[in-house]
Amino acid sequence: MNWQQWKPFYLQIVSKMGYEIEEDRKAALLLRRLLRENENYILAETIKERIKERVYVFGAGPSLDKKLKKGKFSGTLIASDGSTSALLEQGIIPDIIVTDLDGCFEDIKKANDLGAYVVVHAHGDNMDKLEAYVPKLKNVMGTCQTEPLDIVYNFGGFTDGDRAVFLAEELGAREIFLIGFDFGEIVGKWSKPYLKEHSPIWESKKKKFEIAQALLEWLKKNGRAEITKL
Ligand SMILES: Nc1ncnc2c1ncn2[C@@H]1O[C@H](COP(=O)(O)OP(=O)(O)OP(=O)(O)O)[C@@H](O)[C@H]1O
Ligand SMILES: Nc1nc2c(c(=O)[nH]1)N=C(CO)CN2
Ligand SMILES: [Mg+2]
Repeated sequence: MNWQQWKPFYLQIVSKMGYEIEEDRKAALLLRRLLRENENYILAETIKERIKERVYVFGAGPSLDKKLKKGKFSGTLIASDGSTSALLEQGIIPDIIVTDLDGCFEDIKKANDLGAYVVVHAHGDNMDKLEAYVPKLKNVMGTCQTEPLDIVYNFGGFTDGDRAVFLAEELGAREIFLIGFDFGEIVGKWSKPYLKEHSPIWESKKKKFEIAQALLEWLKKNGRAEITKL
């Protein structure tokens, strides 16, 4: 998906969530500056080399750890943000992490040191995290939700989970399996570093889940990949 296709979805999200478009734009510029200064960025073509025909995207829902214990995954493994921690607990290193840097950073950094590429998303509410953490990472591809910039891409998608699916679809995946995308009333404990247990959903997260589900439904109908929830 390109910016022109994404723009109407984005404008609806801004109106539902109450975000400031100018703040999101500022964050994209900040991410570009940090990536240039630290010379730690990679381009979409480098991420694309890791996207096989079959891709597994991991969400941070409560069912995730059981599914990780049972499953065998042969293809590209993409962890969305907090789910990285659950994968590491099971000794699995994702090929790619898609994050706005509010999962457990220690685990994201560990996986990055072990070879995971990190797709870092810039938005108006994570500029402090961009400043603090982007310089500590290597092999970073930048994304934003406003107009793309040269090295900061926008392939559509909103939460880390659905954005990972949009990225995989854009970069050539043909079969995408979703694992731990429970949505519902309980947020998985990997979602935020301060959650010690799976926890009842809060209001802003409920809205985010509604948007994520609607976007995934749209991509199922309109995208080139077959998308299956496991
Ligand atoms: N029940 C669930 N609990 C947590 N994550 C879930 C659940 N169901 C689906 N997911 C998917 O897992 C992804 C990763 O979870 P995480 O909470 O780390 O992401 P996030 O997008 O950074 O959330 P936030 O916007 O609150 O920062 C979410 O983006 C969401 O798409
Ligand atoms: N401005 C803003 N944009 C976002 C936010 C957020 O909290 N604020 N969270 C996201 C990940 O779910 C994606 N985009
Ligand atoms: Mg996040």
